[in-house]
Amino acid sequence: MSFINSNLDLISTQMRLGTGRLGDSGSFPRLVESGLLEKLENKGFSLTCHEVNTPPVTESEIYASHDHLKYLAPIMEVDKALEQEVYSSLQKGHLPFTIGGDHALAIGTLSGLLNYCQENNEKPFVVWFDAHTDINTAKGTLSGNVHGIPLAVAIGYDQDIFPSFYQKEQYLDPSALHYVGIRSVDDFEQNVVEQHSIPNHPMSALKQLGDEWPKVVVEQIVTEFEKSKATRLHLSFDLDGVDPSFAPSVFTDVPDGVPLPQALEFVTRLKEALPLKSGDFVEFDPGLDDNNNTGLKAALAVLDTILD
Ligand SMILES: NC(=[NH2+])NCCC[C@H](N)C(=O)O
Repeated sequence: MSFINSNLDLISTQMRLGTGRLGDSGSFPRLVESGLLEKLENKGFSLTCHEVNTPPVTESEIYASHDHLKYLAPIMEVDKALEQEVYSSLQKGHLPFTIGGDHALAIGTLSGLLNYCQENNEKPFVVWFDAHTDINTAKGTLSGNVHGIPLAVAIGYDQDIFPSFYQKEQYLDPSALHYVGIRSVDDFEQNVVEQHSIPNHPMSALKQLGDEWPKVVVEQIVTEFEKSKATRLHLSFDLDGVDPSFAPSVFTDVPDGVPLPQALEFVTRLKEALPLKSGDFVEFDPGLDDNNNTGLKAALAVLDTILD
């Protein structure tokens, strides 16, 4: 409890349209069934739950709203609602935390955060823990899956497609963004990351640093946070950043990831260094879990550490 606002707004969406799949991920109900809410209440959080439903969609709508981005209109509808939830939670001085669903939800959550910051003369710093950089654009993406584009939208690309997000063209400063755990980057994305010099600790760099990496990376994040004159930390935690042996239940798993204990140590150190003001937890799909519920256990451990 010591590093976090006790007024917690738990926002949930089960949307997985961003992965190109229909239907709900069932993630939030599975976490609730496993005692998530009781656990948070026992820690002393004053908890409010806000659910954003995915509109009914059929397969025939896949390219109805864009010729390459899949299910764009319903995703935007969900993101617009998430934007509002995050914004109004921040207005109340609460901690908004969004549980997905896939990473396309970050289009809405980051825009809620940026709109709030713009109005209140604040500046966000985003830590993106993930196997993927998620910085494709509508033209750059090979898959057409919207969960691969949220950061491009947040730094100002594709505004013709997302005109109603990001009031007054207030975008995320690429130097106030830090990747951790990356190991799957498309060529197009590599160019964007280089062009904007986005701070990055990919998996290869973590391995080079060895067991000390959580400490070293957090120190660097703190330096960048201060240098960029940021005022609030947002953590976007994609479960696929964790190695699939600990977290098999994700949509786009990539081998050779961050061992779960190191991921938890990183989160703990990050929160000790900088107060967490908002966040997302994404890409957990219980339907893909093994018989031992390995992924569910990892998801609960991550949430227990972030929300502590
Ligand atoms: N949030 C995620 N799991 N993103 C995976 C993205 C994979 C790939 N780069 C794409 O754009 O399709």
